[in-house]
Amino acid sequence: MRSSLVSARICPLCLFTALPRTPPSVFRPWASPRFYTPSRGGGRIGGGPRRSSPSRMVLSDNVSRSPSFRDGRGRDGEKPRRSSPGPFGGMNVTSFQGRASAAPRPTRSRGRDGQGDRRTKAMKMQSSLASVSYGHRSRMKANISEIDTFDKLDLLPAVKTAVAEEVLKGMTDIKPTPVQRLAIPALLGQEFGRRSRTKNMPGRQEFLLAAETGSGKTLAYLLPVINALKEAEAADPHIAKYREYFAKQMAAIREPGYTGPREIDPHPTTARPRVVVLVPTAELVDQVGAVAKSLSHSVKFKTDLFSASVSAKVINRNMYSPSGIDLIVTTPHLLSSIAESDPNILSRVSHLVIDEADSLFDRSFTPVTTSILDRCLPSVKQLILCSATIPKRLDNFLAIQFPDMVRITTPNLHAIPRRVQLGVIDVSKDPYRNNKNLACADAIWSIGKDAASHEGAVPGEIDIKRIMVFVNEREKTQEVAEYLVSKGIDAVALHRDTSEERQSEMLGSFTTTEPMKTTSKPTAIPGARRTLPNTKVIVATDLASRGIDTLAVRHVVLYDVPHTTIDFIHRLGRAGRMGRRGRGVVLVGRDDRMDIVAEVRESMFMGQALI
Ligand SMILES: Nc1ncnc2c1ncn2[C@@H]1O[C@H](COP(=O)(O)OP(=O)(O)OP(=O)(O)O)[C@@H](O)[C@H]1O
Repeated sequence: MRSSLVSARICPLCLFTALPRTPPSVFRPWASPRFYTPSRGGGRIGGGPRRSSPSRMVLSDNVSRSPSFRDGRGRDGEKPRRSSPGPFGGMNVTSFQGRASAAPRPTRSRGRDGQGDRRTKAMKMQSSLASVSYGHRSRMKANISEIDTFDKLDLLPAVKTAVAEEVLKGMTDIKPTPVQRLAIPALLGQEFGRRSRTKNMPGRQEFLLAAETGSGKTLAYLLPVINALKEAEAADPHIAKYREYFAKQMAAIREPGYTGPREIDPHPTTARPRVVVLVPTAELVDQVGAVAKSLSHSVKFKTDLFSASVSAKVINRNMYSPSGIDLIVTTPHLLSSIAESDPNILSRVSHLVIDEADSLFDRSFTPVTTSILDRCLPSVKQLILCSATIPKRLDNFLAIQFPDMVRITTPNLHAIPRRVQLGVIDVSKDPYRNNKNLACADAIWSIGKDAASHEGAVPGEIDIKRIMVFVNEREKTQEVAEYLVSKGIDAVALHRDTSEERQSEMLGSFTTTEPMKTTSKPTAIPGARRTLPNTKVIVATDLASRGIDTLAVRHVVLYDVPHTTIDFIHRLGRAGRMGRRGRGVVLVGRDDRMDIVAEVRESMFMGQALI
């Protein structure tokens, strides 16, 4: 079976071989719905759901629908509208929805041989996914097309200026991305599809933003949140009073001969931030923090980034700075330890954002994330969860804990864009004979050599390619990076033991949009017989690189077959960001699941959502 699926050993210069497109109807333990089943009744958030068995992450099929719609009735008890196949009917469809007698009609997206139907059946056997209705997709599409400039959004002028002059500086013809067109109006309380305005909704508002990797989710939540922060600040009598006091006190201190007290009372927001953004890693703290900081230049608010690389002394000083603090970006563990020493720190949070929500609600993070949630919820006005993938486990958790959450999903959620291609290398065959390290080095050399053949505009100058290699286990990152270095490739492992300086230098070169050039004369790597001059490689697990905005990356090597489609989406999502093209290469060894790879390729080819 395997030999019929893997077309041939791949020529290293032509990595992207075609696989037969017939997905095998096989048992897929990796996709079985072993997510935990939350107990009904919930109670306290941190204490609610119980897990039945060790869970493998499984993508949710029902993300766009609030739980109140799932029992067959709408929010107001009305019967749901019947979904129709429509132009997006082929997307995300995992169960047969037509009449049994209907003959399969060949369409362009399904293929002339009716393979769409075969695929639908195979998926039905393997998964419990239901469709995102055509009605929902077309409603989302309609909303997307209405707002084609940032000017049409109900944002403060300073916020719009900051977008154009700071965050997206240098870009021409700036347009909000689909998720921004959907989420910003909703979070601002503007009209949102068939829903009434969210602005006047009583109590706390809860939102889930689910959109593809590299689609601009950070600005989709940051802009409305900062807008709300500034509006609340303008309406806050304590802040107005403090400003008056501060101006008076400063004027008095500057008077010649002033002998009174020189201390200034702390700002009302000192040690009481209004906005908290939680992200899973220190790298993301820096990345999201940098966007917030660039907005703060024009919009004028106080933002701080707290991660393990910031000393406790600095965190303490910034948090208790007399000039106040408005927004913090941090990891849950760090914030939780800060809140242990001063529980009131989270007492005035009005906006809580949980970015990369699927990671922050997975096993390792859930207790600490929910403990922060518990502390913040009494004061929170908007809770915003954000992710490119919604596992069923998270979906169930949210359905129970936040049944009224507004779910904003883009039409292509869970689909890997067609502009990203996936090639396969069968490592079990000659010349690799299951030597993945060698196959990986070969793949990188061929990408590098291919690039070197297209020299830059200046003679003798070539573009530097930036490639990400993903492994499943953290321990493997160092081994693979060392092997690649021994083969003359400039590679670094992204894990906690790599020097911070080296990590940030490498990450910096992967996240910049600036083209990097080098001369074709390589710098020799000690111990390597030959050196690849124009390539930089990061070896990582996807947790280490979750959400990292690797705009410069066009090539991703999947050293290990990812355990889940969620990992496929995040790993391939490091390439092809913001409309760019990308290429992935997956190394498939003797013990790997070729059928999984074939199905992912099939879904990518069809433009369908993964399951
Ligand atoms: N409207 C826009 N026009 C052009 N570029 C944009 C726009 N909005 C955001 N970007 C850029 O797109 C890139 C990706 O954005 P961002 O990191 O927010 O993606 P994301 O959806 O959070 O991805 P991931 O799910 O992988 O974390 C960033 O470099 C950002 O500056």
